[in-house]
Amino acid sequence: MDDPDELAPAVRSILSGARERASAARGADGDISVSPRDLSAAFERADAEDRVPLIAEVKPTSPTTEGSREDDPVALAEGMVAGGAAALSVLTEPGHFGGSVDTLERVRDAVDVPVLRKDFVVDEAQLDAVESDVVLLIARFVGDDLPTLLEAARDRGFQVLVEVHDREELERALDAGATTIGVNNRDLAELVVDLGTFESVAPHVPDEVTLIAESGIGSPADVRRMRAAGADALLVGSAIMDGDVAANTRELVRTEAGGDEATADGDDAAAADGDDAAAADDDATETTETPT
Ligand SMILES: O=C(O)c1ccccc1NCC(=O)[C@H](O)[C@H](O)COP(=O)(O)O
Repeated sequence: MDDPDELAPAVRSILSGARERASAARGADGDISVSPRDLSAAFERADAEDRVPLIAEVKPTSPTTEGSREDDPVALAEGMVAGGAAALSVLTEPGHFGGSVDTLERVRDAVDVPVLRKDFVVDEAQLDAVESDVVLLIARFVGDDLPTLLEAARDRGFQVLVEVHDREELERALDAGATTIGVNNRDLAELVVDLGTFESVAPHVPDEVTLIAESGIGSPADVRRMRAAGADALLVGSAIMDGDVAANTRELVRTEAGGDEATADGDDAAAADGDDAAAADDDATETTETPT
């Protein structure tokens, strides 16, 4: 891993919590074995149905969010699927994102789309905490252990999303044999998002890799921008969690759909409507927006 001083304090705290959970998990019962729902097939199905392939994230809170969303995560997840999400991401990090393995289990039981476990896995023992269809490995955090952890996850049946932030991490992900790669637009030092990050890394990703744009995607215009830069799919949390999750998801997945309601102008009008709906919803729930 790079110099930890280059990480935001919240990220250092997330990592130290992950290491504590890893050490508590070591020595527990045997390896988990997963029969995963196929993520690529879910993306292909979405494409075939004129839905932008989108992973909607159940993200109750985060270091860049004020307040937290207290609604039942299962109801939120079902709303995202109703809105057209091809897959879901569920935080299981408890200390900074309000996640839990119990939430992931409940969500996965309730929906039939693939579910990504969003956590900060730094040790093989963490892989056995809960079944999911996909696990996340963040290249920056696992360093030289990436090939070993990738293999350990695949041995258990997981599909693996390897997350990178720059070209050096991309090369390491490719060398390790990653076939699904996410480029995260949120930098880990300041936690600010810049969609230009994806645009700078994407041209160097081989065509055969499934490429996902992560973080900071909040509007149909952002969706179009990431798709134009080569995203096969998108991962969206905050913008969907802020307000009516089904409507927010629908607005983003319909960005490329044909017909009157989904022209570029139509989408932007819908976005404005969605903002109004979200604002109304915010009055009723304790949800606040992310600054980034
Ligand atoms: O979201 C955060 O505040 C955050 C802070 C520190 C480390 C990671 C963080 N987010 C993890 C993610 O990857 C996002 O939850 C995910 O990509 C969705 O991002 P967004 O659509 O911007 O909520």
